This record gives sequence, C-alpha cells and structure tokens, in this order.
Amino acid sequence: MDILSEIVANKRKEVEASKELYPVKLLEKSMYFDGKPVSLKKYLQREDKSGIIAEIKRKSPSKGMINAHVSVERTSIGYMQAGASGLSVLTDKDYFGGSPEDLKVARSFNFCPILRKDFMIDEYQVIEAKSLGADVILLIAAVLDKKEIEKLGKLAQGLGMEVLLEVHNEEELERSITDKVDLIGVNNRNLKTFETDVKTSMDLVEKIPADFVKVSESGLADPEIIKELKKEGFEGFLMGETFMKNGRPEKAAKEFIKQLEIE
Ligand SMILES: O=P(O)(O)OC[C@@H](O)[C@@H](O)c1c[nH]c2ccccc12
Repeated sequence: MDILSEIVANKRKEVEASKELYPVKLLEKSMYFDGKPVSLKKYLQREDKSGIIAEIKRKSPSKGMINAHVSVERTSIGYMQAGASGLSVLTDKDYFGGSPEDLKVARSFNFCPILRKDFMIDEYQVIEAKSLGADVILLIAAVLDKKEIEKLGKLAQGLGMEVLLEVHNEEELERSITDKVDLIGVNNRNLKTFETDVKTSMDLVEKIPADFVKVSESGLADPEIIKELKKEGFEGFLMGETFMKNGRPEKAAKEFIKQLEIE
C-alpha cells in the first residue's frame, strides 16, 4: 500500500473515533461556529503581502522529523509579522505531528486566513475545521472523486469557508474542477514518490481556468522561483520545510520574504 492510501485508511478510523468522542452537536457549540471566516483569496490578492502561505509542520513522511519543538504561538505570529498572507496548520497527528489544538492556538493569536491542512474525506472533518476556527480547507484530488469534492466543498462554502483543491497533474485537474472550490493548488510534490519539481506548477498553470486563484505548493526554497511563478500567474505559495527546518521558522520566513522585495 502506498503512503497516501495508508494515511487515508488510518484517517477513516480516526474520524470514526472522533465522531464518538466529539459529536457534531458538540462541535457546533464552538465559539467559532457562527464567526465569519477571513478570505484567503482576498489576502493573496493584497499587494502589500507576499502571497506566502506559511506552514506549521513538525514532521512529514518524506522528511521525518523537521521541528519537534516548534512554538505554534511564536511561529504563527512571527510568520504573519514577516509578511505572510496566511497560515497553513497541519492537524494530522500520526504522520505530520500536528493536532487540532495547533490550529486553535494559531487561531487564538492571529487574525488572518488559516488553512486546515489535513486529509479530508468526511463531512465531519469539515464541520470540525469550522469549529477549530479554520477559514479554508484543503481537498486533495488524489484521494477524492468529483462527487466527494463537490459534497465536501459545498458544505465548507455553506459554512463560509473557502476551499483549496490540490491537484498534481492534468488528469486530476480535469476530472475534479467544480465551482465548489475557490482556489486551486498545484502540489509540486508527488504524494506517491515524494519528489518535488516546480515544473509541475509551470506545466499546469495554463490549464487552470481564470476564475480560480492559483497556488503553488511544496518544494519552494528560492525567492527567484517565487518571482517566476508570480509571472506565470500564481498568487499563492505554500511553504513549510524551508521555514520549519530552522530553530526559529519565523526568522527564516522574514529573511525569505525580504528577498521578494514587496513594496
Ligand atoms: O514543506 P514544503 O515542501 O514547503 O511543502 C508544504 C506543503 O505544500 C506540504 O506540506 C503539503 C502540500 N500538500 C499536502 C497535503 C498533505 C500534507 C502536506 C502537504
């Protein structure tokens, strides 16, 4: 079984357990439930911002441990002060070392768009994302068919959140395009082999319809590449490891964003 299938199989069990522990009725009591989310689309289009969506990721199946002792409070605040357009918080525990609690902490210290980064397969997780204070959810085309994308996307949008659809190739893009998503992310990392290649973004950009905000994801480490991706039409840049591998990820983000020369 490849890692992606393993993660999803594990996730199904996890979600069933969560449903028992925290039923939807309880999630709906969260103070965030009636709140209005912050639009990632709008933040990515602000000219005073970098377009960087800075990620909090302790570990990953491809890199192992990246940063075991990160302070979510300090890093999330620092990322935003450094000029990031939004935050991405991994909430998967078993493979990425995150937790729903991480998202709650980031939410409580920041007014900015926050993406819940997880493997969404069930409507329960969308409701849970809302209850944690997320503004955006991720849907991964490699693990969902179009019907599922539409169902989860519609629910998220109905709760006021935006939806980032992640694709890795033309086939995934073509079979999953729907107006139930707001942004399209091209993952430069092949989730089956873990290799990253920014060419994936360059090749797919022209095939993405104009009404979606375009995000390039993974393997980004060079400010010059960000500038090139911007010229190609990308407005968002999802970055984790380049920042997280430093003891102080927020400092690395500040240095990086400075090099993008945003006025
Ligand atoms: O650490 P990187 O190479 O900068 O990548 C960040 C982000 O794109 C990556 O964490 C990611 C993209 N899509 C995902 C789906 C699930 C988990 C993680 C991811």
